[in-house]
Amino acid sequence: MLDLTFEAPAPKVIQGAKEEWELVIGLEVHAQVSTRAKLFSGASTEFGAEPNSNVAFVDAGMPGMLPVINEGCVAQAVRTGLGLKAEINLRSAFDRKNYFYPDLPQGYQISQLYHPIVGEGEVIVEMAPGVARRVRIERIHLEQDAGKSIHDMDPAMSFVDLNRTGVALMEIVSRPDIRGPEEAAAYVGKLRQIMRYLGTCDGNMQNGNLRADVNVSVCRPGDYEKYQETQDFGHLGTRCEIKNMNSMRFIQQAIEFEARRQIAILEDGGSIVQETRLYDPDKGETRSMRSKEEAHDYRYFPDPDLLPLEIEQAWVDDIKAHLPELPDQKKARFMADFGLSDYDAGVLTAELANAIYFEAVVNHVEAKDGKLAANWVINELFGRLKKDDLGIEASPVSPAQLGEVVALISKGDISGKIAKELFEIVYTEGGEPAKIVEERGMKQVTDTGAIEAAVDEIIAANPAQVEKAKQNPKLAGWFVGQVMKATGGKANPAAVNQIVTGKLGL
Ligand SMILES: Nc1ncnc2c1ncn2[C@@H]1O[C@H](COP(=O)(O)OP(=O)(O)OP(=O)(O)O)[C@@H](O)[C@H]1O
Ligand SMILES: [Mg+2]
Ligand SMILES: [Mg+2]
Repeated sequence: MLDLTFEAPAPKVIQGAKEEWELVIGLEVHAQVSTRAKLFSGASTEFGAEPNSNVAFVDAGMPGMLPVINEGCVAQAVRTGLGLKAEINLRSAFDRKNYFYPDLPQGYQISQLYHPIVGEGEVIVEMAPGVARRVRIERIHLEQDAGKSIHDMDPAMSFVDLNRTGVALMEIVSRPDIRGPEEAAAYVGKLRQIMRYLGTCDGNMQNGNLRADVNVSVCRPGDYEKYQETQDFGHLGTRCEIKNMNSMRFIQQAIEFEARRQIAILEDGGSIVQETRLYDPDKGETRSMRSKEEAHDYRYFPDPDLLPLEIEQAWVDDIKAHLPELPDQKKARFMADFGLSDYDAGVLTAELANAIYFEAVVNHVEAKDGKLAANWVINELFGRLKKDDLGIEASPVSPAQLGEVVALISKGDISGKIAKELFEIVYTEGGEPAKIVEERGMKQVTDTGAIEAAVDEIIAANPAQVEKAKQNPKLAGWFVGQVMKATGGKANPAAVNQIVTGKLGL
C-alpha cells in the first residue's frame, strides 16, 4: 500500500473585514451508473440519442406501469461501495421523493432516503506526495435521474427530452470533511478516478455524467474541531448548497465566491439562510435558486411499487473478490516494482488506460528499466500525443514498439538523442524499431577505435581549445560535444568522455 502520512485538515482561512474564517465543505456527487439499461426499465442509456427515443412507458410515468429493478445497477452501486471501503447494506429500500417539475413525468423521483444501499466509507485524497487527507463518506444511494428541459430551441416554447429520465445515479454523500476549494476538486477527481477504475461510472463531466452539489459553510477557527469531537453540527455554520456543478474549475470558483458572500453577510451582523444556489460561471457568482424550506418538502415515503431490496452476502463477496486493482494499489505497486517516484507513478495511474499502456511497455523491457520506460511514456509519448491532440487509445506507437525503443537504449545500442529520432520515425511511419536502427545505420558507436579517430581529429583541428582545456578541465565537455556532432550523435557519450579526458591528459 502507499506509504501515506495523514494530516489534520489544513483549512482554507479567509480574512474577512473583521476576523478570520474557515471553510467547511460537504459534497453530494451524482455519478451516472455505467450500465446499458435504466434503473427500473429496459430502455437504453445511450448518450446523445434522438430526443425521447429511449423512453419506456414506466419512464414516461404512464399510469399502471411498474418499475423493475435492474440488477446490474445494484451490482455497480455495491462495487462502488466496496471500492470506497464502505459498508454494504444487505437490506435497503426505495422511497419516493415528490416534487413537480416538467422533466419529471412521474411527479416523483425514486431514491433511497431512509435505507441506502451503501453506508459509511472513505476516500483518501493525496494533497502532496505522500501527504493525504481522509474524507469520510456518509452513504451512497441509488436514485433515478430526471429528464431534461430544453429552452433554447424556440423563444416561445419549452421542450422536454425524457431520454435521461430513469437513468441510474449513485448519490455519494460526503461528510463535511473538506476544508478548501483545492481539496474539494481533488476529492471529486479521486472519486472519479476510483469509479473509472471500477468501471462503475464513466466520469465524463462534460456530458453531465458526474455532477456535484457543493455544500459550503464558514465557521470561526476552533469551531470545526469542536464539531469533530462531538459530531454536533451546531458548531458549524449554516450551509448553502450549490447545485449541479460539472467542472472542477467552477467547483473551486463557486466555493471561493460563496464563502466570501457568507462572510460578508455574517460580518455585517446578518445570518445565513439555508438555501439552494446556482453558480453562474460567466458572472463568477452564485445566486439563490430556492430556499431550502420549500425544497425540503419532498414528502418522502416508501415506494409502494417496490419491495425492499435484499441482496446476499455471498453475492457481495463475489463482487469483492473480483474487484480490479484500484488507483492507490496500482500506484504503490509501480513505485515498489519499478522504482518510480511518487510523481511519475501518480501520472501513470491517473487514468487507467495510461497505466495499462505503461505496464504493456514494461512487459517488453526488464524491471530495472521501468524508470526509463516511465520517462519515455510520460515525456516523449504523452508529449507527442498531446501535440496531435490524441488519446492514448489512438497512439500510433504501440506498447511493444515503445518497449523495443526503451530496450535498445538500455542495451546501449542507441543513444538518447538517436532514440528520439527513432521514436519520431516509429510514430510517423511505423515499423520495427530494431530493424529501423539496423537499416538506417542508427546504431551507437561503441567501437573505441572509431571514437578515438574522431577525438584525434577534433584535437588536431583545435589547438587553442586544447590549451584552454588544460587550464580549465570543464572544457572537456566542448570536445565531447564536437565528437558527438561529428558522429551524428551515434557515439556512446560515456565512451567519448573517457577518451577525451584521457587524450587531453585531464
Ligand atoms: N455545516 C455544513 N457545512 C458544509 N457542508 C455541510 C454542512 N452540514 C452538512 N453538510 C454537507 O451537506 C450534505 C448534505 O447532503 P444530504 O444528501 O444528506 O442532504 P440534503 O442536501 O439536505 O438533501 P438533497 O439530497 O435533497 O440535496 C452532505 O455532503 C454534508 O456533508
Ligand atoms: Mg443529497
Ligand atoms: Mg443536497
